[in-house]
Amino acid sequence: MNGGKAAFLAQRPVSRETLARLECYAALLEKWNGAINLVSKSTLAQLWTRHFLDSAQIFDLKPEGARSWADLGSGGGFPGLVIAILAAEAAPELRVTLVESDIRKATFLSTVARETGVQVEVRPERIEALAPLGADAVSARALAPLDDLLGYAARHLAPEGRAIFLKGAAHAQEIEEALAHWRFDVQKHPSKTDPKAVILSIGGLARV
Ligand SMILES: C[S@@+](CC[C@H](N)C(=O)[O-])C[C@H]1O[C@@H](n2cnc3c(N)ncnc32)[C@H](O)[C@@H]1O
Repeated sequence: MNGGKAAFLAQRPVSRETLARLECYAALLEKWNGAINLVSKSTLAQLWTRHFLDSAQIFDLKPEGARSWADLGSGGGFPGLVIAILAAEAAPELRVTLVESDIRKATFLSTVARETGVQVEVRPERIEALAPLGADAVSARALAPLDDLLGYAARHLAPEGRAIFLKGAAHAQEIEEALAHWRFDVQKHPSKTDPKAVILSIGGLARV
């Protein structure tokens, strides 16, 4: 299955070595997906655009100087495992932690990391129970409403860190609701994969 690889490469060129790692990841995901439903079957045909490109655009917003990154509720590895694969060459100083409480998915994440030769720490635990990670960047996709995500971010971000979240068409309302409990600065970036979606980069997070 090609899964939109040509479209991905047209928008986000990568080196030969990174491409080989993404191809290895894609093959493992297709193999495991029937058993543990890592991504919905309907999106597998656009794996490279719906999932790899969606995740790569998050890596491209890496805060300047970030050395640690925590992806929360990674599932099949989006965006965190793609971030780790891109960082292996583009930001080798970055330590990536993937938090995923489902043991089978966490096993998948560790398997891809091993097979692609990429360094990641997989934490098969609940985000709210895990000791604070103090990460320079925290990311999440399709995990929870923004108000809840900010609670997770507050637990795991370093004081000057930024949270980077993919959000859909309801993002403006989610920001409104979150402002009842949180103070923060937010930058909105258009998504390359969905005209209704945005990437929110949030800093200066504090409880109201
Ligand atoms: C809807 S999936 C999204 C997965 C991935 N981020 C993506 O966009 O494809 C949410 C994932 O978060 C995990 N998850 C949900 N709540 C969690 C929690 N409190 N702690 C750790 N993992 C959690 C679930 O097991 C699931 O794999």
